[in-house]
Amino acid sequence: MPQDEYLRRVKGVHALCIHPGVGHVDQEVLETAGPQLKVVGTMSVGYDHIDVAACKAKGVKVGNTPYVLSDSVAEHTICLALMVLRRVPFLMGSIVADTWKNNKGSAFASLGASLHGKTVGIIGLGGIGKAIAERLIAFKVNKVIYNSRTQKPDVAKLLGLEFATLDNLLSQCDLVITSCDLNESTKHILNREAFKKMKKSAIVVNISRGPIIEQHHLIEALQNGEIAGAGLDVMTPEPLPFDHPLTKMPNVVLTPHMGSATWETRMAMGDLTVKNIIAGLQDQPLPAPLC
Ligand SMILES: O=CC(=O)O
Repeated sequence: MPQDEYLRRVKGVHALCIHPGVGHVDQEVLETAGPQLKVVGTMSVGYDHIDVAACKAKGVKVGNTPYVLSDSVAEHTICLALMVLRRVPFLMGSIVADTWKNNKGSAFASLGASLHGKTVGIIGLGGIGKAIAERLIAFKVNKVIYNSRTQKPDVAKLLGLEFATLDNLLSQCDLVITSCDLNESTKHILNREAFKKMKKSAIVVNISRGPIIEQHHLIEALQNGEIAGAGLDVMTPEPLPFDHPLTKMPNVVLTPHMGSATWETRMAMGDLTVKNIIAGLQDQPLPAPLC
């Protein structure tokens, strides 16, 4: 929605129901809305499109949708990792392009890499990171290492995860998954220096927010063979132009920010958003408050 139309619609509302792709809240939006605004409900776990501190300062409650989406996002994370490791889009393309027959049944055609036995690093061990770790264990990975702002000894002990510094995680892992919030400390956490610390055979999967990765540096690292591949559900910008260099790389799998996009999960997110908004309008504590 163009900004002027958004501001026009926001004026005078008591509640705002938004989604990262549609709507944001900053000082301008708060001022345009007016002092009657009571609550913002975002149908997302991420809230980098909302100035929560500014909402708090104005007494506007904010709620999001954590936990109800963790399992779906974790499923999609594993899907992306497997698609990159097993080169699914590229090899599916060989059927569509009718080049499969050129392999002449070779046992060494269509090779990818296994997930089992791999060392996997998760950056950000919130609800989604934990759900990803649970699934990785079922895939018999060698070990799961995590890095996050604060250590999570309870989850780590329960699932047998190891904490590591970011450098340590990057240098050890075959698969690096980013599932952290986007904020000043995580923006571009995977940049040129980070890619240089990774194994040449490593792949990266990002299911949090595009700017977690410095995308120009990612393209450079892929082109220079500093890492082996990437699976991205989020990118910069969104929607990504169809002719962007990333769309032309055979070792990159792109999906259109669809981690939580199952019927069941989006319905649960919708319900929780409505509950947050109704509670805010009724001056009750929100079921999933950010402030
Ligand atoms: O990106 C989606 C979300 O934050 O829920």
